[in-house]
Amino acid sequence: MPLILTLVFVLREGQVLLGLKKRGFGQGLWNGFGGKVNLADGETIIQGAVRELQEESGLIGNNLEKVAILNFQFEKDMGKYTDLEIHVFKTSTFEGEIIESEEMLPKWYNISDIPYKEMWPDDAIWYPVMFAGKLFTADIKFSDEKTMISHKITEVLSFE
Ligand SMILES: COc1nc(N)nc2c1ncn2[C@H]1C[C@H](O)[C@@H](COP(=O)(O)OP(=O)(O)OP(=O)(O)O)O1
Repeated sequence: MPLILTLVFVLREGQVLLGLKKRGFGQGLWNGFGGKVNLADGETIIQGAVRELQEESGLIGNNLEKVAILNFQFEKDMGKYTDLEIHVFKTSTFEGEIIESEEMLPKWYNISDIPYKEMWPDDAIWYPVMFAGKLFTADIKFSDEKTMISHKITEVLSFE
């Protein structure tokens, strides 16, 4: 069974809110906001996405839209992170004030100026597909935490 995670992107005119991960998996990299879904407690994926966004950025996201499911495999044994299923959402409607959390330092970036060199290597592959408004699944393999060895993106019509 893969580990189920979320990733949320908050958008405003021509910009996306990213967070610099301050601890844990992906430390030192810019990313969307998200984390593990508490399935054992009965939390749904969308509930997990809303909760993690608020915990990590201070924002309450409304009308989250699912844009992708990313399936990751690491050849190296990464413990619980070896097989990941990441549910990616976007929203342009949100409430609250942005805060720096223990886990993330938030910052708005122009979509034309995303800091891909300071992000997971897969991001440069699929962010443009997301920003083009497509829905998709992706199968991505890493040999270790730094080296992506294959990727395949498949557009879908919906996630029903
Ligand atoms: C491998 O490539 C990845 N690319 C991208 N863009 N994002 C990734 C990748 N692998 C994981 N992620 C995302 C998915 C989640 O949003 C976070 C990891 O979440 P974390 O392990 O920090 O989960 P939490 O529940 O917040 O962790 P704590 O137990 O520390 O609260 O990275």
